Amino acid sequence: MLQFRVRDQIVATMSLLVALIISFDVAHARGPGLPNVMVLATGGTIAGSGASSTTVVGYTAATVGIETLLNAVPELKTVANVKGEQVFQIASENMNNDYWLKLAKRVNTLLAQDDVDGIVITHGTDTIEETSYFLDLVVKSKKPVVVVGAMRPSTAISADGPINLFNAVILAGSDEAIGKGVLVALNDQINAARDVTKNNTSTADTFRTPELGFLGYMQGNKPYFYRQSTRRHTADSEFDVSSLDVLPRVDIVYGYANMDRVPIDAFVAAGAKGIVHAGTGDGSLARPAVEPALDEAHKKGVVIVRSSRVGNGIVARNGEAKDDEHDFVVSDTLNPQKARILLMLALTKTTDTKEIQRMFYTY
Ligand SMILES: NC(=O)C[C@H](N)C(=O)O
Repeated sequence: MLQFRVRDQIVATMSLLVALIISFDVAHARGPGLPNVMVLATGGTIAGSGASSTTVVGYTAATVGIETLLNAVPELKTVANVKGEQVFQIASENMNNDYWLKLAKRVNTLLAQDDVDGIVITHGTDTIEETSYFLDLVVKSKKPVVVVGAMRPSTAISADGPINLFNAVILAGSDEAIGKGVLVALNDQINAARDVTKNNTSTADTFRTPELGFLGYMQGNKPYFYRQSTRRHTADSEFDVSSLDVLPRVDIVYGYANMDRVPIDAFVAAGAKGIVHAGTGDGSLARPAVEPALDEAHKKGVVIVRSSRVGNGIVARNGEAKDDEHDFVVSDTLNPQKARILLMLALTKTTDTKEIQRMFYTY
């Protein structure tokens, strides 16, 4: 009996210690009081301005600086200790690998600091899905990273930037967002970087995660999560760009009726190390025009990934093409622009197509 009491006491003391360690850890991760959120500005429509308040097309993106963006939302002070930094100032259609490397390195440096709990990146919406997936694969931290934009310039009636920024800061400072990978949050919805895509040229509800579904809502100054991605990302990713200054050239060839081999040959001549074929349907390849051109490119050492222009669904391995025979890789559910990013990062590690196929089924 006495033995049991001693054992119970030991168990109780141990549980208390564990609870103390956990609460110390959370307190340590978050700091007392409001979370510290860093806002990194990169441009886009959220930082755009138009000739008048009714100008919602034909405005100029990337004109407003980080201080003005933050000052437009004084409510931010009530939800986080916010600091801002202008990393660059571009419309996101001008995004390139150099900007990505610069941004990823800055994000990793900041997240390694104890005084940063989360990061918000303000970004143009045209390539937000690409930047966020790139970061999802190369950020080395479980701390929240939220990428946010707007569909109306900052000068417009009912500009969506301020509420989107407010929600993004709350999300980046929340415990709920820890370990969820890079998130894209606009229009009160939270999406996973891997699966989100821009779905409408101009409406405020343009961001969708077709079929797989978005992760949750922002409501009443709080995130509500209902699902999360099962794919590897951020702290669990094997990709590391910390010592890289360039990424391998990877291009996308779009599949369409009557296409010929001209773009494939042009990309090979330009030095592509990988080609993503955005095929019709289940990633099908036009014969006789396209398939032999991809075979020839492959023989020259170019890694070929079959993706689809459809926007939903798995590209079946050995389905519309004999991938084992051709030594092609399939993109799983990644759309062509995201398959391009994973292929670039894969090529920083290997040219082994079996290994690259594993990566496409992992991330
Ligand atoms: N809504 C936007 O942000 C579009 C703009 N072209 C950009 O991506 O920078």
